[in-house]
Amino acid sequence: MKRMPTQSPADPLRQFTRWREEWRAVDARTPDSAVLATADHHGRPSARWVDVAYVDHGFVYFTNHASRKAADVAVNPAAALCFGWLAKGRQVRAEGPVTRLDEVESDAYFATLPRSLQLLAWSSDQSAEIDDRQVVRARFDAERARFDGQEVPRPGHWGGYRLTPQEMEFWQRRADEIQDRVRYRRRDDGWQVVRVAP
Ligand SMILES: Cc1cc2nc3c(=O)[nH]c(=O)nc-3n(C[C@H](O)[C@H](O)[C@H](O)COP(=O)(O)O)c2cc1C
Repeated sequence: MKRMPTQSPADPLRQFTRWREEWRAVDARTPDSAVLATADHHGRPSARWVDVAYVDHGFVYFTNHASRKAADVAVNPAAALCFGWLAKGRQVRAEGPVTRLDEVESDAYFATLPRSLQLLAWSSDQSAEIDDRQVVRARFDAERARFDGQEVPRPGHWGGYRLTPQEMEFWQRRADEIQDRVRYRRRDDGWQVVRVAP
């Protein structure tokens, strides 16, 4: 086995948190967005941005259960996330199994959303083909009227997913063009950390 790179924490989620804090010093306003790659039952890949809502023992994002990304993980419950903190010359990759959050956890997060996003979750059949944006506008207005004066409950077709990393990689641009790559692989007794050629 290769030697563990010096200065890398033993847990990649700690290293992720450290880099995310350093990124926030550059850009404190935008959410933690990452490209999520999934594949369907033929192995056909697709990728799109998502906002990573929070990070605990995995990366949690929320979406419509009828969307393409959700349909993909229903049949092929593995995915990859790629964060690009490009102004700092950094990329973080995470790969692993994806599980659906339980209803209670999805409810708790939905309750923290701005009302406009809660109403959008009710109004948009995400990834369905539509004639024009008025279709969604009209439903949005109808849902707003329906829930007037009440809390908006979470729609059953919307909820969270957690990607639990089995492998993570941290990439750092260097002035001499010999970029650093540090890879973590989950083992039964913790994480194996190796340096990888750029
Ligand atoms: C920066 C950014 C963040 C996004 N965050 C989310 C998100 O958290 N959840 C979501 O469902 N879609 C999000 N989207 C929209 C998705 O990229 C995508 O268009 C949508 O989820 C449908 O994808 P799908 O048909 O592949 O499932 C985001 C888009 C951008 C550009």
